[in-house]
Amino acid sequence: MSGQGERTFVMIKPDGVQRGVVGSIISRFEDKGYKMVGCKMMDTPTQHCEKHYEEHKERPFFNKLVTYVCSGPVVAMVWEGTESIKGSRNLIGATNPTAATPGTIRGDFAMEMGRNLIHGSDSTESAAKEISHWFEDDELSKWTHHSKEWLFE
Ligand SMILES: Nc1ncnc2c1ncn2[C@@H]1O[C@H](COP(=O)(O)OP(=O)(O)OP(=O)(O)O)[C@@H](O)[C@H]1O
Repeated sequence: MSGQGERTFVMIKPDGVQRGVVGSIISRFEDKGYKMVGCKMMDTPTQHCEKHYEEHKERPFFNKLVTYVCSGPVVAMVWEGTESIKGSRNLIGATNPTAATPGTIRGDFAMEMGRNLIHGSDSTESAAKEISHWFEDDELSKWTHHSKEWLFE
């Protein structure tokens, strides 16, 4: 789905939970105007995480990445809004927090690639795949945003 109803998958990684910045991160998405349609904290089974990152399975950092993401609870979320996939990636900032622009989540809250706090889908295809990998349909809410008329033309 594109336009106003576009959905993206976002995950706060274990460092975000441990460091107590879950609320700060969620606020950035709410402030932007995106609507949270799914949210759950979970301990990620290793196989589930490996599947999520399968495109990186030949990369040298793959095992380290899976160990990191499985090292504690994550907060898995689905956010909806106008071009939310691209917009969320902009809010999140560059993969390497050192290169991430101040004002982005990684630019403001993180220093290292292997502790970069958050994941966001990078395309329509990956968003669809990741949402169905992490959420059942009945875990996604159909609520109406009360500011809808003030967020969308
Ligand atoms: N060279 C590296 N060393 C350590 N970890 C890395 C390295 N490159 C990537 N990673 C980790 O793998 C994740 C996935 O890499 P990818 O290139 O897909 O970046 P991304 O799309 O910005 O991040 P994510 O998929 O988590 O949103 C990164 O977020 C980071 O945690």
